[in-house]
Amino acid sequence: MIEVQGLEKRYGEASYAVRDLNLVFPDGELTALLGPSGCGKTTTLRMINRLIEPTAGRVLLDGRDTRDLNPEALRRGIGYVIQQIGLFPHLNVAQNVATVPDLLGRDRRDTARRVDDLLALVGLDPAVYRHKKPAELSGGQAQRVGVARALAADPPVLLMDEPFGALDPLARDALQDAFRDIQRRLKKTVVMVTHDIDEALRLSDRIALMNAGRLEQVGTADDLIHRPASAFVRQFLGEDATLRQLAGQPVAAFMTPGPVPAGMPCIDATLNARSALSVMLRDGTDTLGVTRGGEPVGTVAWSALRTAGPGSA
Ligand SMILES: Nc1ncnc2c1ncn2[C@@H]1O[C@H](COP(=O)(O)OP(=O)(O)OP(=O)(O)O)[C@@H](O)[C@H]1O
Repeated sequence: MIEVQGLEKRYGEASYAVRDLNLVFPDGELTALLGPSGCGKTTTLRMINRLIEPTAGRVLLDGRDTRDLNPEALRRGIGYVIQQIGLFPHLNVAQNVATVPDLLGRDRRDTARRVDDLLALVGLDPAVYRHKKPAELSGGQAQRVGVARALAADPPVLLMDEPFGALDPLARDALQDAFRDIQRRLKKTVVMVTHDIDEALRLSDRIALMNAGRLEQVGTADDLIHRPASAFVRQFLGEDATLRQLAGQPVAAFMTPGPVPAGMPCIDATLNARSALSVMLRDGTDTLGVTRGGEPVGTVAWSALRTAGPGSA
């Protein structure tokens, strides 16, 4: 179990990235740290593995204050997955996955077997991918290797920072599904930073919603949606009904047929409209091109998706 007590990170005199945060991350559960950009999610995550040192408060790992542990040893015992996973370019996939077990002096043959098991677990055929170099992988495949690497030393705790954020919607859906299955089997204690409500709803057991460095509410998705503790929570999750509705309809239903301006990010017409919303949020754009079979067929606007709210579609 991870417990943070009175956790604070202050930059300068009065600039708080995280303020008086009290939270428990139960064993075997996936807790999403959710909230708008800049609310302190990443800072919180990085204080757990001491990549950032708190200015006040403490982090307990199974009851032990992490300040009493050697930071490198602490980090070796905690899996860490970030958005753009940094694989070692000169090592092949198997060597990348085996990095931490090798560092820990684990038996080579056991590790080789484990690497193959993990590659299969994340959906990469070991016979095909074991010897590939990172440059030969797609973004989604590299991210899968990153997840396998984080699991390689079998850490009880996994910290993930927007682990699927850089992927296109199809690859993201696939890897989220794979990860959900993995988590069901392995039951790690996972803390996952995301600003994507959809991702939090899909993957987490509990959601901790942050705002301006503070915790607004922690609970199940159902708690936050139906029993919001504040106006902020209600507002942040208020789009939920809309989002669910969007998930059931293809992008094509909201499309304006016509040309697609050069350079505009595109989405396939057969994907669901919620994916379009996610891409807009990720890319900070309010209009996407729509393609069918790779051919541009129209555009979809944020405003069109917004009108899909309850009672208006
Ligand atoms: N090294 C730093 N010096 C000063 N301020 C910082 C520093 N690192 C982060 N901050 C500030 O702390 C706040 C929280 O940052 P943090 O990265 O934790 O947010 P976040 O919720 O993860 O945001 P995002 O979703 O955009 O990644 C932000 O306002 C940020 O500008």
